[in-house]
Amino acid sequence: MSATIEKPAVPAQAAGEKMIEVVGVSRRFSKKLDIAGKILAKLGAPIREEVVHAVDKVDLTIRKGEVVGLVGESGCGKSTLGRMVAGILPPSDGTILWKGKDRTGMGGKEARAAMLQAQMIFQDPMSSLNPRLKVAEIIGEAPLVHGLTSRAELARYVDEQMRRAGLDPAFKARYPHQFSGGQRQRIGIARALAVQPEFLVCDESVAALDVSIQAQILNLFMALRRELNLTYLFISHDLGVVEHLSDRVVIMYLGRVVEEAPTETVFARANHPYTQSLLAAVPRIEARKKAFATVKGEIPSPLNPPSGCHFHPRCPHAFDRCRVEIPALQEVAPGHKSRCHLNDLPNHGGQPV
Ligand SMILES: Nc1ncnc2c1ncn2[C@@H]1O[C@H](COP(=O)(O)OP(=O)(O)OP(=O)(O)O)[C@@H](O)[C@H]1O
Repeated sequence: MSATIEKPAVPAQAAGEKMIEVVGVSRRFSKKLDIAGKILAKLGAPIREEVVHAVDKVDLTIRKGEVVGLVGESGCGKSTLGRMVAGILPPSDGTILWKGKDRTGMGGKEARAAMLQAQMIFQDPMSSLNPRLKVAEIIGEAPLVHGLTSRAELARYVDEQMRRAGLDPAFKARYPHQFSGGQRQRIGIARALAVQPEFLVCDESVAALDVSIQAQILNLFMALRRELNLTYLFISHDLGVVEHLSDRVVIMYLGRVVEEAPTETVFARANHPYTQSLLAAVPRIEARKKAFATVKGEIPSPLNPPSGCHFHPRCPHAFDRCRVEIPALQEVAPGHKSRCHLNDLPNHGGQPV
């Protein structure tokens, strides 16, 4: 990212009470049969059901006011975790607490409030915006239904959300296709803000935009954080994108969290070989490029993940134990966790290898 991004004004230590607690959460998907499989099944052949372990026993706490970056390669389970955290996908196992309460046990008004307070902003605004509705209708629909504004006040309310998201209310009678990609993302943001959320899950929300537009949208997220005291889970495959706005970074690999630390720590003292290889791929970080090799090889299929440490086939430091035993996510320094057997080796001391 070459354009300037404002550093967040709220340090991690200022974060408040627990907003989201993810406790031992897993999510599995049954893989649909392809045509050959369907024919074989019809013929009565024994078919083994294939299961994707998209998210595997994840623990994660997000405090009020924090910005947590969730990073990893495509298919490692980031979106699935994000959707569960936002409350739009139930976990297969484990619990997600919203302000200390299990959302699945909530009913009526309380469930509706929790649903509105956590909003998700997607990568492709075009596919999440109804092309047949005018912008004013897209933004105004939910707050009207949920009684956050009245019909008499609606026009003013929509104008306010548009201005907050950096859109000119003069364009509210237009349709989504009449806007640029960056403006469409602003419409998605205005729609989310219109239900007065406290927590935003941004899933690759700038990935489809040009670099200069990316910086504008990231700056908007940070301005909204200050103005509305928002909490964020910011999902990206790119460590460079989360660097400037996250207080803390969580790195996922094939469904598991492999490292978690304050952002500065990840960039100064990444512990896990996978994080180190992601850093080596961030274009600007020349020193890292020399110190670490970029991640080699394809990400293995989540249908058949490697034994032991999932990363071992691609890890330049793998040894016998890595092939058979799943490493625990353990603290290597205060607030810094890593899932790597190297940390148990004498003289390793939790430092980058
Ligand atoms: N509804 C679904 N049905 C079947 N498999 C799914 C479903 N959703 C996700 N998966 C699988 O779960 C795994 C994790 O997917 P997920 O989208 O969470 O990863 P990701 O890290 O967000 O990747 P990307 O950035 O490409 O979206 C992938 O193997 C994906 O194919």
